[in-house]
Amino acid sequence: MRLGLGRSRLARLTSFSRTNTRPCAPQILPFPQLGNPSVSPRLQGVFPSLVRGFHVSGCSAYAAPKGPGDFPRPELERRIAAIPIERYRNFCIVAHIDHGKSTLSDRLLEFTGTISANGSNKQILDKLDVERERGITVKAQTCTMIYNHKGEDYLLHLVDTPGHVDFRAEVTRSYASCGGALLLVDASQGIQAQTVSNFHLAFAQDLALIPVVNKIDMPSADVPRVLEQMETSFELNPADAVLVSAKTGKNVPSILPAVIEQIPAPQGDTSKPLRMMLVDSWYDNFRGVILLVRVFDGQVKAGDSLVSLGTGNRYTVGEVGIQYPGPVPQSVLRAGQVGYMFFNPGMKRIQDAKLGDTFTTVSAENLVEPYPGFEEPKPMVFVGAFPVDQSDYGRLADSISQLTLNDRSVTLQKDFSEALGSGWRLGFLGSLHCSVFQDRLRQEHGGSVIITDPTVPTRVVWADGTETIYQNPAEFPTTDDHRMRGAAVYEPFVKATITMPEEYLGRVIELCESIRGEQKSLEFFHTTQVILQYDIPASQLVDDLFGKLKGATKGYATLDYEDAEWRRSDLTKLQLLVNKVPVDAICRVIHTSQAERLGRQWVTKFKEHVDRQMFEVVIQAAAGKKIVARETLKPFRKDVLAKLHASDITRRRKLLEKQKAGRKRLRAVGNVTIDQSAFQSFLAK
Ligand SMILES: Nc1nc2c(ncn2[C@@H]2O[C@H](COP(=O)(O)OP(=O)(O)OP(=O)(O)O)[C@@H](O)[C@H]2O)c(=O)[nH]1
Repeated sequence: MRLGLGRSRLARLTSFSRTNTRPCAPQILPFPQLGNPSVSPRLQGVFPSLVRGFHVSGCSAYAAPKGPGDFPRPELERRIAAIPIERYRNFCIVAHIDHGKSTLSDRLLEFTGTISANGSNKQILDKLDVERERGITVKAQTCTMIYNHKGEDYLLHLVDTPGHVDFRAEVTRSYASCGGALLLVDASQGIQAQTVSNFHLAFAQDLALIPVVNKIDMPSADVPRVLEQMETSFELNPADAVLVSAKTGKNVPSILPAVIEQIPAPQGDTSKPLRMMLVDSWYDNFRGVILLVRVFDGQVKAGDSLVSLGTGNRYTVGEVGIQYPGPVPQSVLRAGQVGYMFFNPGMKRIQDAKLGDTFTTVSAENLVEPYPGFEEPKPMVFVGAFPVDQSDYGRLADSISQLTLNDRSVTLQKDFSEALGSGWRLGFLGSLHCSVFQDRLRQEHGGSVIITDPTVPTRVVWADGTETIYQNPAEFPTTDDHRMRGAAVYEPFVKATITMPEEYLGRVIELCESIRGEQKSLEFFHTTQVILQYDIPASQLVDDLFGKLKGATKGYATLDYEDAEWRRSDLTKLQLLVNKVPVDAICRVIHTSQAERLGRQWVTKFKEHVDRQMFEVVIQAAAGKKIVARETLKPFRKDVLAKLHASDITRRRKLLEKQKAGRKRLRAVGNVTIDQSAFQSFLAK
């Protein structure tokens, strides 16, 4: 079903629809992993986290999954080969976070016999450990299914997309390989912020949309209200909607006939030269980079010589295959299909796999037009990461590079702090992306890593018209710096879309105004639901705006955002000083109006975590030359060693050894020695 939208609505919608390819997140290793013989090859393919190590042996190690309706590999290939492109359907699910995309995907895989329905395969497409723990999708997943409709086989390709705003790039890329989407809305919650923005992304890409109302089994489900919302907000006809419960499976089978009838088949010509787009990629320790590709024209098989039109690099295809739902090798991928491939020898660096890049055969290099490609995701949030004990630097370096290997959207730079020693400055696409990465780092390193508060970049346009973008607040010049004369300072803003029940409107407006938000629009969705648009400083967004919104609305608010613009702003660098010496790890570029409040918070909190010294310690917060807050730590009165008798050698030695171990963890700031745990506790939320 195509949308027939009026001119004014179209104008309003397209104003939303700027393609924002932000994040791609920690990625999965979707290959079956060998090494745990007690786990069946099927489960190894589906749950990589069940087993240690990576896929090591030949492709024959992973057979086609065994389940109801499963076929041995030659049979699967034969059935796929017999399906013409007119009977392909590539689709995804567009929804707000938690509205049930992954659950519905599982049901569809069960229904088509791609996986068994015995309850052991829950959340097949959420494969990343962190996704299971947090119950959210971070990385888009794909799966091919075969569905027999009215006696004919159809090749369906389902992409499960993340709902969270940080992972918008995943969503956009998924849409590029699809002809249509299921617009899924939770019957008890109705349309939420990400339903709106994901709808606009899908609409901008001209996807055919099938309205699906999920969770109709819930006592709080209000189906008529959701249908009315879909009609008023998106002009989707309630008569086209499919009402389902992904949890119980009720009515899920009606979705696939709708997919076949309403979503167009992909266009493509197998006889033309190969034209193939890179949609996603991830790193496998043994294969090198694995590519997820959408073949537009031609076909590709193992042994073909390919060229990347983006980088000019040439490769020989090692294997092609489909995700079913684990990787199943195929002898060929044809126009219209989405599948994986890797090269032999493998592509070594994930940076060489440019998402949106066009590949063709070497012989057709000059015949094929490249696709425009996707926008490079740009980091929005930065943190510093330092080992508590500098002797751990090597170990931490290894695991950071391992994590970034599979997540091209994390930017990485070496950093040095006088207070914290050597470490890194990491850039992320949003706060969730940042916290997912932090969790993974902490899981591996426990308490031995210090992570500084998230910050956003700042831009300075100097008097001579040149500009500098500062990602590290420690490098930002203070207001009394002579270079700042005649300079203009800018901070990034985001366009935030917030939905909430009307009763919380007052509180949400109050919150947005208090963080320098500027209201752009206010719209009533339905008699009780409100959608608000605010331009908000990005620094406030990373300062847990979502948490604050949830607090103000008893958890009912939803938030989505996209980059807006740089705005000129009255910013200052707030620094913590210990006995007049700046602690470079504790420094932020903030709006001048916040300096005093934050300064007071800092000095009070830092005082709690610093041990007393033999002399007085003065803790101050300074904005430029101005001291905005101060606390004093009184000196020790007693010398603990003085109590010991001179002959008490063992006790003395013990004390000295303890002191020596402690010293390893101490950093000197001026004449004051501060235990690393003080920074850690201070920086902990
Ligand atoms: N009662 C009920 N619960 C459901 C239904 N569908 C999904 N859920 C539950 O809703 C929660 C979220 O489901 P998911 O499938 O993880 O949602 P999602 O949209 O994939 O979430 P993200 O991946 O984070 O975007 C889970 O606890 C599901 O069990 C349903 O039809 N009825």
